[in-house]
Amino acid sequence: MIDTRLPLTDLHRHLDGNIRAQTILELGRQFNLELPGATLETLRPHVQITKNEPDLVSFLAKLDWGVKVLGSLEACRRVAWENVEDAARNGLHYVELRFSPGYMAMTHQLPVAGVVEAVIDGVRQGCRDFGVEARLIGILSRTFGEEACVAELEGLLAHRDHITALDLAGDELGFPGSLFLSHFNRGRDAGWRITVHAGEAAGPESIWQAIRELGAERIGHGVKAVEDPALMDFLAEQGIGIESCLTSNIQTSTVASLEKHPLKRFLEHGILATINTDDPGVQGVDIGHEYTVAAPAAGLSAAQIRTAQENGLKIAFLSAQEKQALLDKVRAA
Ligand SMILES: O=c1[nH]cnc2c1ncn2[C@@H]1O[C@H](CO)[C@@H](O)[C@H]1O
Ligand SMILES: [Zn+2]
Repeated sequence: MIDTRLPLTDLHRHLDGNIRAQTILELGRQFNLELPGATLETLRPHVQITKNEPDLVSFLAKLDWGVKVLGSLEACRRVAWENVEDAARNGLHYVELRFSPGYMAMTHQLPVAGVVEAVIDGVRQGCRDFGVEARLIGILSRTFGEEACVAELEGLLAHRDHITALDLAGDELGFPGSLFLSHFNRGRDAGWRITVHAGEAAGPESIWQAIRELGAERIGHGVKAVEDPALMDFLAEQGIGIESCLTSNIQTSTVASLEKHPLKRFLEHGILATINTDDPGVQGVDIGHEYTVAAPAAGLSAAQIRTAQENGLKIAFLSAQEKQALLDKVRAA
């Protein structure tokens, strides 16, 4: 179901939602931290989804141990590098890795700009070692409020040339996008592309807000767009991409079952929707599973899955030349 003549991309992949359980164990030992489990088997239920969570916020708690063990900048560099290794192992040619430096820095009070630098370093080295192409998306974790997001933004701005885009993630219901207008104005002024988690926990108005007020060119999840026909038309007409994450939406109880997932309707409507993972380590899934198991279960035909794969290249935050180069590289391989 994956077309090997096309680049395989993952445009919505949280680096800090993809920290290996084994690495959590090792870092826990290294920094003398008490973990909720001392073996992979006993730790796993605390860092991985074992059954669907009742809502987004309960799901997000599963990411916490991954960042709690980041006791040094070297640890941040390590998990960034391992993320690129995972991407290569999963057959990805191009990934946009997103991360929330404030969230990663929080437990051990690491310098936020230092975390950004460590992630840039680890990903750059990983790309050299594993031959994967990557771009970085900086996340503002809305869950911690406006002020924390200013500090997070400033850490990202300190390395602005190595960051491609800005995102807003976390508790969408508790912290609406309207709180972050000034943050996104500054992000756009820095020349960054914009993608926003919207229409996952909140309704279609959150997607409109992300587009009109935050300047989103792409939307993370966007599942609630199906409730608003005018928005569906708008997304298609304006070429606003949707980063769908099928299994994630089930695990957060955003969508009741894969058969009810709106991705198929997005594609039928001509929206540039894509297939992505979200937090693969925490979810216990990889991109192959999303293409070969989740997408068919969501009712996508083989042709629609191919279209979604093509859309991944179309809406990637790359220049036209970079997209062509990526396509040529895959074709030549
Ligand atoms: O599916 C999701 N929806 C909303 N926010 C998310 C999701 N997955 C992770 N994060 C959030 O992204 C930041 C870490 O990269 C954290 O704020 C985490 O809560
Ligand atoms: Zn996400």
